[in-house]
Amino acid sequence: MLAVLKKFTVNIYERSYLYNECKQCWRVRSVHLGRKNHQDFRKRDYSSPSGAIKSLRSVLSPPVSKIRNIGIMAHIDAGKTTTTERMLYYSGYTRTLGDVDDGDTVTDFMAEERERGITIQSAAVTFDWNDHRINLIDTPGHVDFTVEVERSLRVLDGAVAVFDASAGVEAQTLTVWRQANKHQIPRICFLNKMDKTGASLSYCIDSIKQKLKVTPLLLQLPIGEGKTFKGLVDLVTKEKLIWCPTSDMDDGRLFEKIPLAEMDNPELFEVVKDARNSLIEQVADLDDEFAELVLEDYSENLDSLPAGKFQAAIRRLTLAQRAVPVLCGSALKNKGIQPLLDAITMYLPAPNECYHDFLQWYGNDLCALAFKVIHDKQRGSLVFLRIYSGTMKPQSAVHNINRNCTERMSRLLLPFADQNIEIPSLTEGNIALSVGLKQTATGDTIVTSRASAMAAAQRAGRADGMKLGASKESESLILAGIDIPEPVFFCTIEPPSLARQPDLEYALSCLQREDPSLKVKTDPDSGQTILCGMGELHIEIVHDRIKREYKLETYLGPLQIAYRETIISSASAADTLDRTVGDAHHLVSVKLDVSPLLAEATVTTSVIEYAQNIAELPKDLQKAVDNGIHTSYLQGPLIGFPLQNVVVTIQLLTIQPGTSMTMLSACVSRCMYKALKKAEKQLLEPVMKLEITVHEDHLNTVLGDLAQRRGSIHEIQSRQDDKVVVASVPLAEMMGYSTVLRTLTSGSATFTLELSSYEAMNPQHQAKLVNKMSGLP
Ligand SMILES: Nc1nc2c(ncn2[C@@H]2O[C@H](COP(=O)(O)OP(=O)(O)OP(=O)(O)O)[C@@H](O)[C@H]2O)c(=O)[nH]1
Repeated sequence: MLAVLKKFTVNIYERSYLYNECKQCWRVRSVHLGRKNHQDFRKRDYSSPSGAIKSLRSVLSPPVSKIRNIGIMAHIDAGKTTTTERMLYYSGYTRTLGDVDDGDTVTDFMAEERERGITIQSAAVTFDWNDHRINLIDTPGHVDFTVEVERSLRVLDGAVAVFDASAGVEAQTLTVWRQANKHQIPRICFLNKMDKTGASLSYCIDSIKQKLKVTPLLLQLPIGEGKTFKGLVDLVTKEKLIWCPTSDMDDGRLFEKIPLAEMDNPELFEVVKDARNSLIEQVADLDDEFAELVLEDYSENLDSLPAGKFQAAIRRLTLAQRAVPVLCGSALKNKGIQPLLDAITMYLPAPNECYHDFLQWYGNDLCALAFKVIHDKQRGSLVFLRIYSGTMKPQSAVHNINRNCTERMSRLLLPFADQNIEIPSLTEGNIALSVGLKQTATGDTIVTSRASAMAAAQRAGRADGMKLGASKESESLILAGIDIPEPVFFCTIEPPSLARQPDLEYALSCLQREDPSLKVKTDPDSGQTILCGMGELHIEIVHDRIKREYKLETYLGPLQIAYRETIISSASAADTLDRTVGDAHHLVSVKLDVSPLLAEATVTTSVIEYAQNIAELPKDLQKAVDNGIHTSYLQGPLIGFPLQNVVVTIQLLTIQPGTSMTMLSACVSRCMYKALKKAEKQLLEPVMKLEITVHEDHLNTVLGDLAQRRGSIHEIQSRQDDKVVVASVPLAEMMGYSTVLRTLTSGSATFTLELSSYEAMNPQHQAKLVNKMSGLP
């Protein structure tokens, strides 16, 4: 039997290899596979036998309805890597079954790549399953990297949450689950490690209900739990799936799929019947169309309910996020992965089933989002792109809206299994890996050309004209990128010697393209390089990566908070610069006023006005004045933090011919500093929006702690047994908060922190900080 199967499988791949050369391959291949289904094979082989790896020439652009862009979310050690390895193997594109414990997984292959120059892991892997293209997108789990998590959630259409069946819902899964809720991503759950002693289906289902607050739809029952786990019963199709190791193969490719018969196992038959009936009831309660169908046609005989109709109803509920299908298996013991892949194609959405508001502005033009940039020492920047509309081709120019530049893409690759495959074009819904884009950074929007960006902006403008009436806002509508929060922490970074400064600058520029939340600037006084990041951990990781990937030992200064300064009263100043440098005589006189900008919004760029008599300033002079003011804006008069909401009015400006523009800028800057010194000054501190989800037993402890941190509680919402505390707290009080919260709540609470606004510090805190920064007691 096995020999027949092997022969048959080789035939399929030989045939598909040939058919894939022609355009109709998908149709022909599915017809061919369809024939396979009609034959009475009791054992099914879902992949190529060892040695007969699928031809990579069979890689094509599938229709958009056949694409699934999914992520795998899991708590550490739940089995994400092992599950991914099995998926790649059964899909027939990897030859060997990698094992995390033996260190030979595709991820380890990436580690080899790292040696050759790739510095971080791939952001996506692609493979085919049942005529579907699956793009598996990496979902980093750590909340400290909001932008990292956002960038992957942004391009996912669906997700699989992997659980350790002996542990149920764990902390990290809970956190990412909440983020996926925010992005409204349909999900399925996979209870892994069913072979483990202590694995419990009922415990997992209860924990999903209680902790994730969703309705689980249990689609399978395990046959055996723990050491006796050997297969599954599919409650939708009433089939028994038994994985049967043979003497020459124990890789889980072969399994029996047979209709469950009462006479074979009356006890199991009864259990399955009950579980299936409750599943039908559950689905009917949530889906009216299904309820009608069951009541009208199958109420007398639920057994005859067609699997297709049942699956369609489960799909509707999954897409509407009214329920979550639950499957089980053991990735390590090679059981349950093929049905999981079937479920991904069956229940999770295709790209064209997900709504993206910005797509209406593009029509059939190219619109793609760069969601990850990795730096490869040999090939330069590799940019992962999610194509939302249109077609992408290698050797073509594309326009980057965020950077307002046109770049040339030299090669277009598909990150297929563990290889990158060169492809002639890719269409909407796909994930592409591009080579040659030198300026594109994570979060940038790529379109066909500048003209197509303008056309999209106009379309957006026309539609908004009714709503917003502002072209600026309509322009921002077409930037489909990721919102980058303002960095709130900073510290100095120094290379081991001055000679290595260019290496540090190179490393930082590469890292910035990968991670848009990292900002780098130079201190105007000391000339030191300053790193600005999202959190303590963020800066630590950047430091570590510079050492590991760029072989550069750097020194970090103490971590500081990014304060801002403003003024609350107006002031005037006048200044004259009279200097002779070489043969040139420079003479400038300036008089200006500074005053608080009375605007509701925060304005961090310089606002400059000119008195009527100097309104018609030549362009080069105006530019020099702007530069001078901008320089002062970056360094406030109190403790040198940038200014916000300050307006400058130039009252008088006299320049002797021959005076250089640099001298003009310097004089304006000095004069503005004088005026700012005279005005009444105010320090502003970053105040964060804090959201803590905590069990009600720990609520009072958490609230008590927040009170000591100058926190203001805005709202406490109830979510079953949990409470969600919405508060605002100055960032200065939040250093090391994750450790404190873990201790206060025995690790059961989670929190998110984002910048809410910059607010005035009270006089005591301001005085204390100014003294501290000036080195006074
Ligand atoms: N018993 C059992 N162990 C498993 C199973 N799947 C994975 N493991 C083991 O669990 C450990 C973690 O597996 P990984 O696949 O690395 O899990 P992960 O979620 O990718 O882990 P991180 O990358 O560290 O987050 C390894 O020792 C695996 O061998 C399973 O189905 N059953």
